[in-house]
Amino acid sequence: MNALKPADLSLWKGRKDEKFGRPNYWYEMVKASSLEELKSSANKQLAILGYAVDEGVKRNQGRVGAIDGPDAIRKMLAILPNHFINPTDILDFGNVACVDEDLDGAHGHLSKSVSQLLSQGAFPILLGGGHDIAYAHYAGIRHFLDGQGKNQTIGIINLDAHFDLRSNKNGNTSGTPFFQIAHDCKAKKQAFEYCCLGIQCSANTQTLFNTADELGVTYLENTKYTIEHWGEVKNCLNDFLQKVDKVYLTIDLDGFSSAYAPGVSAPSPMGFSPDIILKTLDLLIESQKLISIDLAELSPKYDQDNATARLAARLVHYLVSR
Ligand SMILES: N=CN[C@@H](CCC(=O)O)C(=O)O
Ligand SMILES: [Mn+2]
Ligand SMILES: [Mn+2]
Repeated sequence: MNALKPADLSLWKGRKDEKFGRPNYWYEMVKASSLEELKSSANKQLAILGYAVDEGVKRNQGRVGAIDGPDAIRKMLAILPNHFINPTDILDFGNVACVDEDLDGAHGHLSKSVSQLLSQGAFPILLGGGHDIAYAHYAGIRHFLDGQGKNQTIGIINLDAHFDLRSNKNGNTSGTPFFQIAHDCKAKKQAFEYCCLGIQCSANTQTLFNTADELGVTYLENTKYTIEHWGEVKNCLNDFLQKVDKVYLTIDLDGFSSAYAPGVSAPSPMGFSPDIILKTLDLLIESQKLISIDLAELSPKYDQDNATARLAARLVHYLVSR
């Protein structure tokens, strides 16, 4: 089996409405592409790349199922209305797979792909897959920026119930990505700028809180990451944004309340709600520092009426429609 499976355009289908000059729905705009044929374009290029891997979740003793996440999100994106006025290329690059349980190999493919997408001026939208996607995604952005020769600082903004700062001394998993990034930053003498919003006291051990403190992580707990506390959230985000040149945004769907996102490995009854996320996205878009995004941990077999997949798709729609 190849580690990079080409786009399956049969996932992109929907209603057939009367045409009025531009595409009515996303499915009408999506083109299959490959890294080899990607060229810089005058049009805005949105690059969808799936990470159909739940080996990291399995290793982290979680409930597997995230392997089917990317295609479930594509199906829900396909049926959303198009509001672009200017021509936009939505390119689907298919899915990275994990062959023979080689998680590091899958990460290598993903990193290389991200770096190539960025070097052609595309905006990557990655669909997971376990949250170990974050390690590979960050590495791809880092590689691209290092290649530009400027010493640019990447700020990681993770919307999540979990720090995912577990030690990887027993191997890399979906619980270790930001620990791994911190380690790499230290080795390369680069700043580790990590902001985690939605952290739950009931979902992280004291060891994880200690690790976060030792690494200088900026975080807000779920009790503070609410629309009622927007003033504090905004200050926290603005302070963080000031320190960084580019922002890599990663959304772990298990950070949402399970009322909104039941289809994940580790559901959160006390998670955040979409209103605070939309405010956060508005602020990040305004900053003009967003370089790449991903959504992780969708596990369709635990979803209800595709609620979590629909939420993921609508977040992407919200982001790129602005
Ligand atoms: N990526 C998820 N990480 C969580 C999972 C927690 C759980 O499975 O309950 C973590 O390791 O803390
Ligand atoms: Mn999580
Ligand atoms: Mn996570």
